[in-house]
Amino acid sequence: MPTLFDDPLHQLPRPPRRVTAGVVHLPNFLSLAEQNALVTQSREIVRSVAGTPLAMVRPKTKSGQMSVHMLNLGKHWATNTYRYVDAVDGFPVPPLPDSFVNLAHRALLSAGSLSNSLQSWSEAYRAEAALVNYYSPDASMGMHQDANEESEAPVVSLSIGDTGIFRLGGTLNRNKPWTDIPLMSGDLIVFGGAHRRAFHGIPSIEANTAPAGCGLKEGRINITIRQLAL
Ligand SMILES: O=C(O)CCC(=O)C(=O)O
Ligand SMILES: [Fe+2]
Repeated sequence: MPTLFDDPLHQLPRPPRRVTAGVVHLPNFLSLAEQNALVTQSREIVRSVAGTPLAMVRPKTKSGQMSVHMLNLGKHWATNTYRYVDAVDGFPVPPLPDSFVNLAHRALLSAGSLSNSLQSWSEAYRAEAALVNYYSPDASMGMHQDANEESEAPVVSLSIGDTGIFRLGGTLNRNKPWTDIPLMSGDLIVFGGAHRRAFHGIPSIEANTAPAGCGLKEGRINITIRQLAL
């Protein structure tokens, strides 16, 4: 039963919606069973690459060590050479699971019905790489652009576990104005079109909001699926 202390933000109806040009938010896109299966599958891959240069770690960047753990699938983004690579020190990057590829197509079919600029991608999209991000409840990701891909194809982004606040800014700089969208467990966001290179980040995670049965007790997993080449 709801209590006085429940946050009203989380009780508003959450219809599928076009947020702005090229950006679509589809709440509850994944069933709990699908979320659980994705977490299980990701965990298996994490185990298979543990102790190798492809292990899920908090990457070090020019501005310091990230608080988010990252696992690269399909291709690995090499932070030293700024290139997508197929292998690191002879260790091949784990392939993109078919389930991820299928989900990306399903995501674009749904998103395309709400956004003209996403519609053309439902046929043409090639899922080539995925990034699995793990946020502990105190982790965050600063405002950035996803600019490492040549392709203008949209980014398909799935959330599991604790709610994360997705902050969407403009395309010119990381400053306001921005829109904050709570991404709950099972939500899908697709960003492409005029906002493919928009600045975005995750300023915070809401601890203890992961639903029972999603596969994660605490923290948040975000899976972004991308097309790299033109
Ligand atoms: O965690 C998220 O929802 C966003 C992740 C992200 O922006 C990225 O991996 O580039
Ligand atoms: Fe990003």
